[in-house]
Amino acid sequence: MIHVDSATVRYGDRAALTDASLSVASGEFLCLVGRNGSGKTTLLRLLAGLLEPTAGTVRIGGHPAAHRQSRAVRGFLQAEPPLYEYLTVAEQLTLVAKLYGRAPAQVLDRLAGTALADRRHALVRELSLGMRKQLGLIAATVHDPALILLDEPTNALDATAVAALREAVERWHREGRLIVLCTHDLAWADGLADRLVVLSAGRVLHDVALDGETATAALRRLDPSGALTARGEGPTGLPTEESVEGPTGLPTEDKTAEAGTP
Ligand SMILES: Nc1ncnc2c1ncn2[C@@H]1O[C@H](COP(=O)(O)OP(=O)(O)OP(=O)(O)O)[C@@H](O)[C@H]1O
Repeated sequence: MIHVDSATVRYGDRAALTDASLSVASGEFLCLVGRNGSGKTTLLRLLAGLLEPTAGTVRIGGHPAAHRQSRAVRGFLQAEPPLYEYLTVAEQLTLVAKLYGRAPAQVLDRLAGTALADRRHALVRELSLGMRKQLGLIAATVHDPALILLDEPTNALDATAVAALREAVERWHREGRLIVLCTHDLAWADGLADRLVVLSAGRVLHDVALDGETATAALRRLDPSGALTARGEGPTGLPTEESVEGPTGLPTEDKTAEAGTP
């Protein structure tokens, strides 16, 4: 369903993604990991059709990623969901439901059990980040897409919301939807993911089928020092790929890619 062929994205003279190739079939659950700035969101934005590659191609179900038909089969939960600040929760979901030809009442039913259950009439601008994420997720999946892209979905969610999200993701996986999850919280996807892709400085460094191994175990095997994901670092002062100098285990070519050298 996903075919990324030698995709490169440049911002000015900086390469955010370099010559990335990836094919993912319907029903697969792929975890995308890498340090801050390694290109995960850039890759997701390419898959979401929000960004055109500087070189190479990105196709979803045989169509260019920005094509209408690609949009119809895809849902994208962004790290900070774009929402209309001055609409209420109910108005926001009604609008999205109508855009996708769904019955608003059925979409509003999805608020049950979330932190938004009794906040239907609150303005989006009055919601907490965790609430916005939950609203963003409902909005992104209103049309029950066959491809679901999740950028740091657990970030800012409380334990109840994380458990509910895990249940939803398990159900989507059982239903055969293709899921691409970008996360710094890999253990959360253990037992679900069947493929792991590690990005380093904009390059696909590892792309492995998990074959029953957990994503966490595979990552420890591929990257025992934790250098590729900065595992073991505290939540503050997490180094980015740009800020890292010296013997971190990053291959030399990654550093040149980060500097914008092909
Ligand atoms: N709009 C932009 N303009 C210029 N540079 C950008 C832009 N967006 C991303 N970049 C750069 O592209 C590189 C990859 O960024 P990206 O957001 O894809 O990384 P990431 O792996 O998602 O990071 P994080 O884990 O921090 O979310 C970084 O060097 C970043 O500074």
